[in-house]
Amino acid sequence: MQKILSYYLKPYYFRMSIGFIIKFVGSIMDLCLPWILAYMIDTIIPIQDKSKIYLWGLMMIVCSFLAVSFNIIANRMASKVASEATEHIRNDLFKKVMYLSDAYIDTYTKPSLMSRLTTDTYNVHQMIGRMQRLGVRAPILLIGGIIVTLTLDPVLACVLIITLPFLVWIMLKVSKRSIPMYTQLQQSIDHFVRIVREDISGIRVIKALSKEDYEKKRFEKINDEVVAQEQKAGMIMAIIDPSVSVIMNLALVGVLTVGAFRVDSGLSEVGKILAFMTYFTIILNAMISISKMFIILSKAIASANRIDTILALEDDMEVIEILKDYEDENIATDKAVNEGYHIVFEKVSFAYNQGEEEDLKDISFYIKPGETLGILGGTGAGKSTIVSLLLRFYDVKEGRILIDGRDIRSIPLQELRSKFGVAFQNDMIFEDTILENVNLGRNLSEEEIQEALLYARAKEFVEQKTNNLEEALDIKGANLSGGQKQRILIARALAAHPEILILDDSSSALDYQTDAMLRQELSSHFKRTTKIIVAQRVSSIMQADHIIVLEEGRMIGYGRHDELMAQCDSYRQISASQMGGVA
Ligand SMILES: Nc1ncnc2c1ncn2[C@@H]1O[C@H](COP(=O)(O)OP(=O)(O)OP(=O)(O)O)[C@@H](O)[C@H]1O
Repeated sequence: MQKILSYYLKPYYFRMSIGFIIKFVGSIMDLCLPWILAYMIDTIIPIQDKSKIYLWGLMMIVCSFLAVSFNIIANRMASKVASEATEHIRNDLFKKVMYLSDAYIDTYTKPSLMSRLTTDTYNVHQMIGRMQRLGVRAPILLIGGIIVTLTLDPVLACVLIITLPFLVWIMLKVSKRSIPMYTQLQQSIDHFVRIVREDISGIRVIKALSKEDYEKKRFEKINDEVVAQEQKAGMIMAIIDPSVSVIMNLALVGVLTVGAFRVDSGLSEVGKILAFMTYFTIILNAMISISKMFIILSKAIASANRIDTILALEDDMEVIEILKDYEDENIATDKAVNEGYHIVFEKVSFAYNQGEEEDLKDISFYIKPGETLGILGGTGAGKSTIVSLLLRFYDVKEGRILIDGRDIRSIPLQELRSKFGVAFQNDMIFEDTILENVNLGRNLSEEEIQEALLYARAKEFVEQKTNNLEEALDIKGANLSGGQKQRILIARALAAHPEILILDDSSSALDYQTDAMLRQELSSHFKRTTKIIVAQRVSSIMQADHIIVLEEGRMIGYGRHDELMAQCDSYRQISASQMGGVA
């Protein structure tokens, strides 16, 4: 919490200091008003000097005006600082999340990262704003009020001061219990976000399977959990306000009783008692503001700690100076460089969950520039995992992956990923035009985009749209068919003529004829691009230069189509089941 605040508020210290001074002067003006009133009642009115009455009346108007305007100016400055500082926090957090490895994303989960970016940054924003507004004003009014009451009548002031330790004790006790509760509440909100996200994204399948009631119950359960956590924290927090009021009102009774005796015995005056009552209200309000700040502070501390956890994550995808033990052996590097291999997997093993059985085991293959690798295998065989490792979404557990003879862990991530054009199955279509969905911020020319749409066999249906390339797509491509979506995604992957093209099960939504035409386009127009095609259909990869057959994370076949037909039983069976006589 402290780290976040000191780091992100540092650039605003000067503006905050000016705001503090303005707020300070405004609050002092507020404190002057009852004092002037008491002075007028006890000193000016009894001597009936009209000019002095007008003068001090004017002083009261000037003080009120200054108090209001200084407060407005300081509040505006505080809001600006709060939103700008939060903007920086949000930007840094977003950047961090964008560059997080998939291993971290698996650990912290997407819903939790989303609520850290939204609810948690909102809580911190609230706190920065309130701290500058009430956090300055309330203590000034509290301390200033006590000082003025001490000068007015020290005995009465002591009656007030006696109550303060009780108030501070209550606030500290309550916030000590509430901070962990707000942390728990945020965790429940993460869970809530996950359920809502699943339900909204999966609304069609929920309807199709008539699972509305089941999902309603699931939603109600997590909603109840959030409400229960909120109420638990709220119950504790609810102690503060009434306790402050009760203690302060008891003090007021004490002040009035003692005051009455003192006026009666000539030790004090009526005007002072009246001023005391006003100061009392000011002090009471200041205490209530401080107690409210404790609520916001409790939430914000929990949130700031959650944000800090992400910001402080060590980069587990750092670029390393490869790799002592391999340098000694140097075998694959020589082979990769001397024989001009583009992509090399060398004895690669990987497990998503450490300690558990490997999801990929001992995978090796060598591909030259412009060649095509087909990856075939049943569901869960590890096809997409090979792609994730090549893109360095995760780091290998054993072995290594080379591109142009360089271990990918030694290539800066941006440089590495700029080599790829990738289309995943069910990849994201953004709520934007077709043009921007293909371009994706890469400043491609319209010709390049048209060409990519042509190769991906998407040009025809795009031209039928009223606005052509400027046609707006709904989020996740809700206004496109499955095949149309897939073609836009393939066009996106092809558009920049990448060095390496990955089509991860992305032709499965295409009909056989379109799939065949796409392969034709790839072999005619992407001769220099190295292609990796993950597929369930043998027909999609049978022309490939190399084919890997995967089963439960292991390579059970490697070769060309005819070699695999001769040597690999599984491949032959898959081929026969899909293509019958053709196989
Ligand atoms: N993020 C993850 N965390 C833990 N395990 C995972 C994760 N992603 C995949 N797995 C597991 O790794 C194995 C291989 O998954 P992978 O996605 O590579 O299979 P696939 O061959 O691409 O399957 P499909 O054709 O069904 O997409 C599976 O057993 C899967 O359960």
